[in-house]
Amino acid sequence: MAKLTVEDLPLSGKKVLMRVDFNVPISDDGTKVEDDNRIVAALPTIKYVIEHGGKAILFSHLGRIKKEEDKPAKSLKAVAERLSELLDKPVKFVPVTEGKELEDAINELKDGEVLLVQNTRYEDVKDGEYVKRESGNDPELGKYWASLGDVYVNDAFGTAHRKHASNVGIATNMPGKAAAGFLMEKEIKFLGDAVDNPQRPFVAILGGAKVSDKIGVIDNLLDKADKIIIGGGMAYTFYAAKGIKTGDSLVEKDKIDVAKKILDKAGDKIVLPIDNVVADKFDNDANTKVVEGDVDDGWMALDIGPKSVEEFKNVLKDAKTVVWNGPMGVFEKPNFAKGTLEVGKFLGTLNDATTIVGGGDSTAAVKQLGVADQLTHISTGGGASLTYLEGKALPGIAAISEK
Ligand SMILES: Nc1ncnc2c1ncn2[C@@H]1O[C@H](COP(=O)(O)OP(=O)(O)OP(=O)(O)O)[C@@H](O)[C@H]1O
Ligand SMILES: O=C(O)[C@H](O)COP(=O)(O)O
Ligand SMILES: [Mg+2]
Repeated sequence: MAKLTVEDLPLSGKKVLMRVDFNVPISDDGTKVEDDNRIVAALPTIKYVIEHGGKAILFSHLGRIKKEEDKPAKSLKAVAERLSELLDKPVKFVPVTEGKELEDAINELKDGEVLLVQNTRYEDVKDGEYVKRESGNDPELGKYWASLGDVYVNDAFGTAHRKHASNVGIATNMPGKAAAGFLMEKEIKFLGDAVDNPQRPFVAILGGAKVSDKIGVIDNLLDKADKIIIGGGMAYTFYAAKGIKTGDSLVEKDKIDVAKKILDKAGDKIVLPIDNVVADKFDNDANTKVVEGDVDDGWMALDIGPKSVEEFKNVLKDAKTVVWNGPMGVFEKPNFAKGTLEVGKFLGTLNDATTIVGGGDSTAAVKQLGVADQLTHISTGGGASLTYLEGKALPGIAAISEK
């Protein structure tokens, strides 16, 4: 990278603002970190900063905040506790994102200490109104946060496809002092090597639940990948586009037209599930059955079925490069984890292929299911990897100062 890196910055005695991506899977009540991969991945840069005498002031988002009531379960407090265990030293936590309490906490920091600031997306809701100060990159917010430190390190690869105040906003307000961290460097190098000139056949697997976010990616991927497998929650908007019944499955109605256009352009490049495990409620203990095609009213597809698994394996068996984002089903519930497990296990057997899995939940899935070790690279970025794959600039990286 021709970008400034953390090794180029003066750190000793400095207030080092750091953007990390601690958007980790967390329990519904917000008290337990379910997967710490993204925290572990940021440790080398955090350690480097504190070992060189910097005061590490960490910023991250967690989940999405659209109303006041979303806040308590999306506090970063539990993340601070996990980080403290991993660093084996105290991590201070300040439960606000602006004002005197935050400023005092920063001013009290000693060299080599670590402070985690509350979820940056608390700024998205003020006095009950959805104002999107963080997610909308409010210029005043980026300027304010930048004023709190001496230098800035962005190690949040998973957030690099976003143009938010805590990544792009702070960086643009600290010209010449905004550097990339080690994780950012490592991810870009790895993805660049694997996908700029991919070994073919190149197969992308897309699943998960962020349909409206990621469906646009597929259009661009059609020009890059040889096949695109679509499973998980992403599949059923495509079912709707094909006139297949979807029952109560996850469907983004206002994206059905987009899905239709993609299918028209795709020819036989896109591979959809043939059968699904359907349930009568969103619950591990729901009644379930496997059905081909149509999903009747009163039922929802929560995993791909055995025929889909076979079909997907058939497409994957000759692949030389595979990039996977988004689980094939609701893997957090054991009765709907099989599709994700089978696809993951099969990727592990592809010894001649480069296999990359990206994303907060996808990474948690392959780790939980015990297949992570057989894959070539576990990326912290889901949406970020996909955007990179599309060949688009990542705003979080573009904003980092040039050397
Ligand atoms: N059929 C389905 N119906 C509803 N939800 C689903 C279905 N299949 C998968 N999911 C959900 O998708 C979620 C993960 O999707 P997501 O797009 O967030 O992936 P990710 O790997 O975390 O990527 P990113 O890092 O971009 O968030 C999981 O919580 C999973 O339960
Ligand atoms: O998990 C991710 O992809 C990143 O942390 C970004 O989160 P977002 O999709 O809520 O912006
Ligand atoms: Mg996710």
